[in-house]
Amino acid sequence: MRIAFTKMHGLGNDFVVLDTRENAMPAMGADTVRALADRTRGIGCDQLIVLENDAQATVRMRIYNADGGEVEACGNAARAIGLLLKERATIATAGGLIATQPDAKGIAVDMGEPRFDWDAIPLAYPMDTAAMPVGWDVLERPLAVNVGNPHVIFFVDDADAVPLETLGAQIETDPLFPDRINVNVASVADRQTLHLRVWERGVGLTRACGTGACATAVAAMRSGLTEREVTVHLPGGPLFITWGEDNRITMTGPATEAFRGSFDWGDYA
Ligand SMILES: N[C@@H](CCC[C@H](N)C(=O)O)C(=O)O
Repeated sequence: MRIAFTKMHGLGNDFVVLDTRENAMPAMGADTVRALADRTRGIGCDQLIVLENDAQATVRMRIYNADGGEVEACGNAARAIGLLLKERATIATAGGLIATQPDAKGIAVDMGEPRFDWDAIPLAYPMDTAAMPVGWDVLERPLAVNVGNPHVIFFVDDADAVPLETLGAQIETDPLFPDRINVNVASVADRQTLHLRVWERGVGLTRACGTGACATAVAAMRSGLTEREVTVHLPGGPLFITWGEDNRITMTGPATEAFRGSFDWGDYA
């Protein structure tokens, strides 16, 4: 059985997109996801995205990290699917309903409302998510925000100087985070500009993370470090984030279709 796919990315955070709305596909196990995402043996991607029909939304988006785990949200993939759908669209995800719209800067996504309660992150036990009394080596007193998926955010003088390859892996799997966590390290350049690197749960270091940019922007705004409209510079490029008076986050940025292809299901199942 041959399966068609579209390879897409948002600022270098890349996806294999499988559209099952018209052509059903066999159920996919974690081994199949890992094999497809593998950059040496498979097609290679940070996330595998499966599109399904949905009664309430234009489409349902299921998101699998490269390690095979299914997760709730992916900001860059939301823009990529917004590009595929072309018109204003709604996308149902495990993290909630989001909306996309073509925009002069690419695709704008209404990412919904952030959550700050310790058990909504979730954390293993109660604490103030605006100044968490914890630390790992040079990374201390983070904030935590759930924007559909869980994020911890550290503000540092120089995000590039942090050994995120080692600390990211350690923090992601710390027992404080029962669902594991995405680890964001950010520097504030001025009241409208952040620099961000992200260690993604289930993937590792990526060129960009849309939900990471949203969570970090909201954390900076909540701390009074920036205005409520910022540019977040990631290794793959900038994203524009606003946190409106209505408590909703909007993320705007580019998305790219790289190529289309197909694979034999039997090679990966
Ligand atoms: N790349 C994504 C986030 C993907 C999911 C994340 N790794 C998680 O486990 O929650 C983005 O652009 O938001």
